[in-house]
Amino acid sequence: MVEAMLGELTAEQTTATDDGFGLMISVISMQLINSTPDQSQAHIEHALALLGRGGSKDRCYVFQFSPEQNEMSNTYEWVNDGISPHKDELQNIPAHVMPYFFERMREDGQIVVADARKLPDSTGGFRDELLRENIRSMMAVGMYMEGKLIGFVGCDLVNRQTTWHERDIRQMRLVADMIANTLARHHAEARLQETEAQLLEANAKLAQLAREDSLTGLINRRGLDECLEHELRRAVRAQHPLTLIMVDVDFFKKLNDEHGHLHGDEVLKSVARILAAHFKRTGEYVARFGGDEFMIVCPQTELDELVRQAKKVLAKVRILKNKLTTPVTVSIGIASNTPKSGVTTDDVMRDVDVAVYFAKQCGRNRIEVNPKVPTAKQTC
Ligand SMILES: Nc1nc2c(ncn2[C@@H]2O[C@H](COP(=O)(O)OP(=O)(O)OP(=O)(O)O)[C@@H](O)[C@H]2O)c(=O)[nH]1
Repeated sequence: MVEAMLGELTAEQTTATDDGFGLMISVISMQLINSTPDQSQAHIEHALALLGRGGSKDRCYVFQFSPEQNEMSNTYEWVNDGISPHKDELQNIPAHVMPYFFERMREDGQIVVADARKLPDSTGGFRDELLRENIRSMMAVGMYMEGKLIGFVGCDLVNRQTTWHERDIRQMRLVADMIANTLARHHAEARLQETEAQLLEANAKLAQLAREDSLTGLINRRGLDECLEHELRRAVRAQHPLTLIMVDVDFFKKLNDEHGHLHGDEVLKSVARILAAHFKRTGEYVARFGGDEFMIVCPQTELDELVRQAKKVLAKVRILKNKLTTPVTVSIGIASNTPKSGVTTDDVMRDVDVAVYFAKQCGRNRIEVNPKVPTAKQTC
């Protein structure tokens, strides 16, 4: 509606009368205030087009400075019919090419040129650039974000000149402020999104660290509890078997006492690596249960296959390369069941604990699978 009214005004009326200019500002501000980052290109270019057509200009543009203010790039441009665009070639222009322009913009926040041919020699590269582009008259006013100069909005007249009035500069400043606010808002939104993404990443990392054993890199007891709970519920629902394997290093206290805690740590890391290499099917979890005990959760894998893998682990641990004269050994308990509704994680843990207990009782360095009678004396 407002834009339709604006369309009925002549170019002259748009900027030469307060009503015309007011209409134009309403259209520009409505679009810019509501623009999302992906609409900003189109909306800023539209604002430049209204500004340019309204004032019968040849070219209107936005330049943005680099954060250090030592370069500028043409980021948005509108050109009138028959006028060549320059945006693509005006990228990353270093300050030292046009020291006069950068200095005036920083000091005064605006540059107004009525006739480029009359600029003094001291304007150097700036004057040369205007003449190269056949720009006779130009005007630019600074854009600010939190008090800092971030660029400028400007316009050119090609091969013709004008006398700029205070009113022209005021109008240009108003548009520059609106574009600067839009850019500032999008900048703030982008920063917020970046911070949110960093926060999410940090939280994910923290959650991972909270579930990770720092010595071995395996899932820790907390992580094990979570995944066991999850797998138990799934096994009950689907009525498929759930197997737990517990691996306990034999005489680990003695190993620590005789060879030192650090060497003990190295042995734990080696055992962890062996377990991770043998139980890596989808859905299998290897965890450090605590101290010298490890637990593996295996939903659905065939028991025979798991026993085969456990035997390989026994053999691999025995030939661990370490400085001990006596080999390291582990005892392994396996408990495999299709859990009924009401079975708890404590129940399944108890079963595997019994299995490893029997493995220890029967001489260590061995595997016990589903020992039948936990309370009765086990025959090895
Ligand atoms: N090096 C090292 N030792 C640990 C760590 N956590 C627990 N331990 C030690 O592991 C040892 C476990 O000893 P026990 O539970 O008596 O078991 P064991 O000596 O292996 O005896 P069996 O299990 O009966 O063969 C204890 O001496 C703990 O101090 C660790 O992170 N690093």
